[in-house]
Amino acid sequence: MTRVDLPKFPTRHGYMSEKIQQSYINAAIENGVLPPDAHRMPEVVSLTAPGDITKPIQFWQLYSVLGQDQIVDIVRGFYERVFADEPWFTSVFKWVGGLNHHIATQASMWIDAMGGGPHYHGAEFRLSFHHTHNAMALMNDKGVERWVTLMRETLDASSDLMADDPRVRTSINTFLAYFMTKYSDEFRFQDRHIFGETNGPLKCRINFMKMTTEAIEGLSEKELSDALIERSVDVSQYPNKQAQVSKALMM
Ligand code: HEM
Repeated sequence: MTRVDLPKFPTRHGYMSEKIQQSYINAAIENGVLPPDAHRMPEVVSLTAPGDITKPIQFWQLYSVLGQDQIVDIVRGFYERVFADEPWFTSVFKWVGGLNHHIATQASMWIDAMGGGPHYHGAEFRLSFHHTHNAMALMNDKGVERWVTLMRETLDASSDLMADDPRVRTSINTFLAYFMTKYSDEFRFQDRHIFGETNGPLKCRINFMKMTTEAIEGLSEKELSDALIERSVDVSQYPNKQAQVSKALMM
């Protein structure tokens, strides 16, 4: 198993991290991306990303891997693209403030949501207020398409800021997709979170001790043999499903 030493940066909940963690987990349980007991799984609720790189990074764990400077640099790359874009798009941002203003506010929100501590006071209320009052001219299919394109280009060009850990990009995609789905409902635009692959389903460790005989029998042959192998059982000694079920019942 390949491991990395984490956290690289000290983590803390922020003004918005706990609430969006809860609502993301609820939605992910419903979609089957996280198991039903995800709210109690340390590897999910922790602000530190799993050291085992076969486990996904939840977006509130990104700060533990990236720290402040790399997050700010990714956000800077995005706003440099925004400010170099066409006037119909750029002007809406310019009206609110300059490049550095936008880098600072957006980065403070990312850091807060990603486990870096309280940086984005006002949390989701503030976010919604700004989009409703100042960004409205762009909260439609045309504006969103441009926003998403510039963000995807930024992320594609930022791999050197992602700690050589392929889970980071997938987790950022998941973070952005979460907000996009929320906004598409709120502002009624087409949900186009085409940032790339998002976190896949988290495989949970099967615990035979907590399972009924029927539940163990209900596992697929692959699930059963994988779970036995994980517990160092030599499955060649138990060549059919019934033998493996009997072994599992003894564990
Ligand atoms: C759907 C496409 C989006 C568009 C067109 C858009 C547009 C804008 C604009 C024009 C502003 C400046 C308004 C202001 O600061 O008052 C803004 C601010 C902001 N946006 Fe978005 N945005 C989009 C998606 C997102 C997403 C997905 C996130 C979160 C990941 C986000 C986070 C923010 C933040 C944190 C601010 C700063 C608000 C503040 O000053 O507190 N936006 N957005």
